[in-house]
Amino acid sequence: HSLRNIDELCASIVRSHRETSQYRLEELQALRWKVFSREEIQAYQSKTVDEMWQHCAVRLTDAVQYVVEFAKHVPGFRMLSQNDQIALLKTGSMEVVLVRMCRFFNTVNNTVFFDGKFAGTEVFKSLACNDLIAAVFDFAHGMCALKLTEQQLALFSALVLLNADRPSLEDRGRVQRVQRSVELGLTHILHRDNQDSLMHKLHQRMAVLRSLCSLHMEKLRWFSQRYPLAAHSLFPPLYKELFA
Ligand SMILES: CCS(=O)(=O)c1ccc(CC(=O)Nc2nc(-c3ccccc3)c(C(=O)c3ccccc3CC(C)C)s2)cc1
Repeated sequence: HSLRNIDELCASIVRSHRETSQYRLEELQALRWKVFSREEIQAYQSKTVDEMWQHCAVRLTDAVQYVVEFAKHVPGFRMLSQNDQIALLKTGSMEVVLVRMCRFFNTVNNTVFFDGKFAGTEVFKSLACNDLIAAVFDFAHGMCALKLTEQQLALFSALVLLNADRPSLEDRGRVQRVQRSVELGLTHILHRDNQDSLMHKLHQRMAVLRSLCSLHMEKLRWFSQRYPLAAHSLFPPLYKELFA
């Protein structure tokens, strides 16, 4: 890998991150004090469990679709077989949505950008999974504490996605080679920003991510057993494809 290749790799990952974020950072910053009114919170809290899960699943599927677009523009991802691309997205897309939350989380009032405004944990009460929501908010806090730049976030998102340890990969060696080039890119960016110490913290974040996602899957299984009709008919097809 000549330095030029690494620079080109970083530039293309940063570009695809920018092009596949539904909102620019400035837009999210401008909205950060737009919170839900008491009446709006009441309306969310009076939804039934399946209504709220369906509402979130639609939002999550939307966010996941943008992550799929991001993945398709990461050099090396498209060269992988279709099956390996799906295998990486099946587990990685939710993790990238969670990593991206540091863009739309306000640590001052502990709110997340959801449905056009910033929502506190009380908005999600009718999901009946306060432990998952608390864990998601905690994780967002931890990500915000790292104060990643958009470039660092782009490379970290690509690294989360291109994880050669994922289950049922056909050509693990090939994924490893792409993963190593992205790791080189991230190391290069952190070194340039004089923040080499961040690499260790980012690997710690990846360990937390895995446990958070298995909690999410566990809740999804609980929900689809409790509300089989809703889960079966309501979840948008991509959500079922990726998470079912
Ligand atoms: C990411 C690109 S962006 O332009 O920055 C952008 C673009 C668009 C948005 C708006 C948006 O989709 N916000 C969502 N918030 C949450 C959420 C919900 C509960 C708590 C915390 C955040 C969504 C989820 O569905 C979600 C996310 C992570 C884990 C779990 C879930 C839902 C589970 C609980 C069913 S979607 C925000 C930011």
